[in-house]
Amino acid sequence: MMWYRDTPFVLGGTPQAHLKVQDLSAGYGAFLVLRDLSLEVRPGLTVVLGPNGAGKTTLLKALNGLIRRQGVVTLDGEDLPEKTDRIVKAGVALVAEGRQLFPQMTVLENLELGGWLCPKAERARRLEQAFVDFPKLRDRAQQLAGTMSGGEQQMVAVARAMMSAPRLLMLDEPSLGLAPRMVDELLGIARRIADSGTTVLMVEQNVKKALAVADRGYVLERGALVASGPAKLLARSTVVREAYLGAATAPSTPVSPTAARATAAA
Ligand SMILES: Nc1ncnc2c1ncn2[C@@H]1O[C@H](COP(=O)(O)OP(=O)(O)OP(=O)(O)O)[C@@H](O)[C@H]1O
Repeated sequence: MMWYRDTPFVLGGTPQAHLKVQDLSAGYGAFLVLRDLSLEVRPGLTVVLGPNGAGKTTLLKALNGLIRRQGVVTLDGEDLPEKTDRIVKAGVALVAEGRQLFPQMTVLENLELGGWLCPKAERARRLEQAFVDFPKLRDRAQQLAGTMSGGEQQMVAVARAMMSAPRLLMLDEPSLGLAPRMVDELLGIARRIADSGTTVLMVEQNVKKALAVADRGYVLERGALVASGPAKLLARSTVVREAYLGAATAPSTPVSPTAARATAAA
């Protein structure tokens, strides 16, 4: 049942967030993973694709203050703070790989933690909204988070992030390790959140499904962008079809990496 399609997300704030990243470099100690990376996350759903070790998680860590970064990052024209707590206060939420729930706490307690910054009455209102947006979680409110399935835990992690009413939500591989039906459900939720006004930046390895729900995409390889553009165009581009979608059956769009990059600004 595609329940998430019938329920509105109203937690996202307005106006819709727009993140600009210019010449971003970041890494671990002396090991630079990202070099002079520039990209834009506009209102809607932007996906960053790429193989293992490409630097996708490193990008999200750098944008969320979990590792140091160089370069210019602005959120709606204002410099994005460098420290995590200030980034959260600026309206950015991250669902990290591995979900990072508190397994010995109930679903309800995990969700409440997501709204810790807001007054009690507002927290109660957001909680009620979370149960409207994620009705499966209302039935499981008293279940220990650690006893839920992988997909359910991912849902709790997304719902918890939405409890902070973010303007920009970042998702690190939400489909990782999930069964195909759950992947569809989670990616559908990401799409729904974007449609409701929260800008979404999603990192994914599931290229085909991610491009099917995204508005725009970037392909990252060894710390550098190799292609970018509108999701529909990227999905048909030679670079994505050859490297990520296997031999093509449908006619390809002869988009060179450079041309695809140019279309990103369109
Ligand atoms: N804490 C760390 N210390 C040192 N090197 C790291 C650390 N975390 C990641 N790396 C290295 O940085 C590079 C990029 O890793 P990253 O996790 O960003 O890739 P990814 O694209 O997210 O891959 P995956 O899809 O496998 O998660 C890899 O070479 C990885 O080994």
